[in-house]
Order: sequence, then C-alpha cells, then structure tokens
Amino acid sequence: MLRSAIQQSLRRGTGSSASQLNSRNFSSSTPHRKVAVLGAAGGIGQSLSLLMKLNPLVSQLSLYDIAGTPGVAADVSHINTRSQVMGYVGEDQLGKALEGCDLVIIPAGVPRKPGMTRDDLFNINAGIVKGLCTAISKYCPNALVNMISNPVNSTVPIASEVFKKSGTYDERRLFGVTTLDVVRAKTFYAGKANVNVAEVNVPVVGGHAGITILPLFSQATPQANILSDEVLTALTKRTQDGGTEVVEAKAGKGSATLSMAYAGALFADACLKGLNGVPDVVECSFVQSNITELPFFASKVRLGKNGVEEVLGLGALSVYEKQGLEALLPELKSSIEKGIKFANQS
Ligand SMILES: NC(=O)c1ccc[n+]([C@@H]2O[C@H](COP(=O)([O-])OP(=O)(O)OC[C@H]3O[C@@H](n4cnc5c(N)ncnc54)[C@H](O)[C@@H]3O)[C@@H](O)[C@H]2O)c1
Ligand SMILES: O=C(O)C[C@H](O)C(=O)O
Repeated sequence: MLRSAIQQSLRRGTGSSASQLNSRNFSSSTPHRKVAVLGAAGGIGQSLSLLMKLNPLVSQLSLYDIAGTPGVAADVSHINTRSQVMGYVGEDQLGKALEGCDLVIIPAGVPRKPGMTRDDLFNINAGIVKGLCTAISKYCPNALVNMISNPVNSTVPIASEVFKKSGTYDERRLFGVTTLDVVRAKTFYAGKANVNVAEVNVPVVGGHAGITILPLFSQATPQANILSDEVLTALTKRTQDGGTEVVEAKAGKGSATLSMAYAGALFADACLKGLNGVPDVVECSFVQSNITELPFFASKVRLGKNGVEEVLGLGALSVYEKQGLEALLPELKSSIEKGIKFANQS
C-alpha cells in the first residue's frame, strides 16, 4: 500500500511512474528543485531520504546530520532515480547543505520514550531547531520549511521568531508537518466506516499533540456509513493518541518513523507541486493563521508557488468538534507562547 500510494502520488504530479524515472530519461522541463533533509541519518531521516530519492520532482537531494550522513547518502545515491544526492556531516557543512534549497525538511531532534509528552522534548529540540533555522535564514532564506521536530506546537513558533529576527520571515513558507495525523485519521476512519481507504479524506485541525489534534470526522468523505457517537469519540481519541500508541509499542526505541517518513514525503511532494504551479494542492498543516484567536493553527491550506496561498477555514463543525476546539485552545496557546518566549530569551 505504501508503495502504491507513493507511486500514485508521484504519478499525479508528473504523469510518470517513479520507477521509470532516472536522471537520463527525466524531462528537462521539470524545474530544478533542491531539497534538504536535516536529521537525515535518524529514524525518520533515513526513510524520508529514501522516499525523497524516489520523488521525480527532486533534482538535488541534500542529506545533513551531525553524524552518519555519508553512509546514508552513499546508500541512497545508488538508486537510479533523477536526483543527485550529497551527504553533509557536522555544522561546518550545514551551509553547503542548505545553499540553493527550495525546500528544507527538518526531522532533527530527539524522539519520545514511553511516559513522555511531546513537550518533554522541548528542552533539547528547541535549541536544535533554533540553530538549524538560524542557518536556513542565512543560507536559503527563500526555502519552504517543513518542520517535523517535536513539539511541533512550539518548534514552528520558534522558527518564526528566528526568521523574524533575521528579517527573513515569510509566513507563507513555514509549515508544521501534521500530515501523520491525517494519515492516521484516514486509516482509522476507513476501518470503522468500511470504505476504501484510498478514497478517504479527513481534515485534521488544531495542533500536533494530544487533545490539540482535532480530526473532523463530520467532514470525512466518503460518508458511506453512519457512525455512532461512541465510535466517533473512539476514533477521535485514537487519532489523538496515535503517536503514543507507537511510542508504547516501540517500548523505548523511539516514536513513529516509517509512517512519519511516509507522511513527510507526501507533504513535501505537495509543497513541491505547489512550487511548480500545480493547481488545487490542498493539505492540512500547522501554519500562521487567523482562522482562530491563535497565531498558529493547523487547518487545510492551499499550496502554491510561494508556499501557503490560502489558509482555508474550518467549515461546519459538529457539537462534539466544537467542544474539542474550545478544549484545545488553552493548551495550544501556551505551547505557542512557550516557543516564542524561548526564541526571544535565549
Ligand atoms: N511531526 C510529526 O508528526 C512527528 C512524527 C514522528 C516524530 N516526530 C519528531 O521527529 C523528531 C525525530 O524523530 P526520529 O525518530 O527520527 O529521531 P532519531 O533520534 O532517530 O533521529 C533524529 C536525528 O536528528 C539528528 N540530529 C540531532 N541534532 C541535530 C542537529 N543539530 N542537526 C541535524 N541533525 C541533528 C540525530 O543525529 C539523529 O540522526 C523527534 O523530535 C520526533 O518527536 C515528529
Ligand atoms: O508521538 C510522537 O512523539 C511522535 C509523533 O509526534 C507522532 O505523532 O507519532
């Protein structure tokens, strides 16, 4: 399913099958796109690097980490697809990794262990993200940034403050990657509604932690079967706790990596399609927003040549979803404020 979904997604963008594409037969009219993965030797980073190597919209793939990237880059570079792969290791090489990038994907940082919240990662990951975003503002200030590192509810505001301080902030170019919540909501919904998962769509709004993750099953399509309130509550809770489900199953060996790499690759592909002028590319993402009272919020976003073209509204919510929205606002507000404060005091 992973393979066919990725290939389907790639075909939509190019009209070609991923396996047919390599640097020799690739159409010269497809724009040059340099994509960097920061944290490329990690659990997410390695699989995401593989999936980005399969994406025919990428012409140059820049793999950066503080250790281990030469091996990952050598390995991935043997795959006979379009992009040229370069590995960069250590801070001295970060500038080279970033120069000329159109898109930077950031899965750098520590993952959760059982019993931890995403916010427990703040102390380590906030500094990592701040350092990487400082380098982005210097070496590729016009790149789109896909933030995967947790806690996303705080790391995105940190990035925005770093970019503001350096005078390079463009709110259209900064994205918190919440695609895994959508991927999970689709999977769980399809199972309960007994519909074809390939046809399912479920918007997920709010943020990316616990109750701030708000799937809108009232807007799910196809609405083939009526689901009871009890089932909808269980589906909502499972989507909100999806990350914890994986953390517990991995029992100390990290959090979601494979499904996250898949989700990250889908979102990056959508960003590249937007940059290339493909019309009507809409995905959920945690972005600067004025659809609620909070400065950042995840919702459907239309992607275009400059990143976010339009932040779409929430649409009609059920009573249960309205309650969920009210309940998430205080936690999300405090995570956003924590990120902003960190970026401005350190
Ligand atoms: N947004 C989401 O939906 C989502 C989903 C899953 C995981 N995550 C988050 O993604 C992050 C990475 O998870 P993982 O499982 O890949 O962890 P991991 O420990 O396997 O990999 C992290 C990588 O980051 C690298 N790294 C550390 N500091 C760095 C720096 N300054 N510059 C570049 N690279 C650096 C490490 O060397 C390592 O290779 C975690 O914060 C995790 O919580 C987010
Ligand atoms: O749960 C985590 O810590 C990782 C990630 O945010 C997830 O949703 O899987």
